[in-house]
Amino acid sequence: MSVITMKDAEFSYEGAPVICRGNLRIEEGDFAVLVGENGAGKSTLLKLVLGELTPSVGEVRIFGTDPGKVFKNCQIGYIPQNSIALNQGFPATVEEIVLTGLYAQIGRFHFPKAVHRKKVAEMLGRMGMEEYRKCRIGELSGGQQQRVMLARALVGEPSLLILDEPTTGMDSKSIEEFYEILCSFNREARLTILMVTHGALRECQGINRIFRIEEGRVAEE
Ligand SMILES: Nc1ncnc2c1ncn2[C@@H]1O[C@H](COP(=O)(O)OP(=O)(O)OP(=O)(O)O)[C@@H](O)[C@H]1O
Repeated sequence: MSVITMKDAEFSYEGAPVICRGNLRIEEGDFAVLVGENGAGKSTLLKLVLGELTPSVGEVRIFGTDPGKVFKNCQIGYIPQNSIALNQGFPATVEEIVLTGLYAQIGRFHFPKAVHRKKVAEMLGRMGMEEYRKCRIGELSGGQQQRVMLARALVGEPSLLILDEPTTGMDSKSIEEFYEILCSFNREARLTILMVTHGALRECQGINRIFRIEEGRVAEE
């Protein structure tokens, strides 16, 4: 079964069309990127995939079902646009932030248990960030913050990871390290990835599908 299918989807903001006949099929284990000019509709397409927006025509399915339901069940890890900027001044530690990625397992009104803290420590270890566990997120560099956001997105072991321009504001070495981590999860855990990027694609060796959005249409390159 395909992980994401979008069939003849259309979407407009207050009568202004953004997606016209959006068609996309992403299979398990794909590392897919979505590129396009500023304002082409990349974030809008991701919101349709996440079930935050609903197409006026056509359909979107994740694992063959309704995207909103899948997102609520934490089968999707998501790193939204500008996540680094949103962290500045946020008074939470790295560990607290990554724990929020387990809220479905912990329960909204319960305290985390040792098993949850262990999962967080293991995931931060995979990101090379365990020693920063007790640091406030705003004290870290952009690259480190984005690795924390990745740990938060992956700690619940989702089957699909969606990222919206995750490398904005990161230096080239941090971008390389970030892509290496993504590639290892894609290869070893067969994590399916859909990423919007403006970056140079050659920096990331593991990408196997490239989709371009132009004038509301999505085409594979
Ligand atoms: N909530 C909204 N209400 C009205 N128009 C919107 C809204 N969000 C986005 N748009 C418009 O829809 C179009 C597509 O926006 P979107 O953010 O999806 O593009 P994008 O390709 O992700 O752009 P960027 O690369 O700049 O992030 C743009 O013209 C944008 O101004």
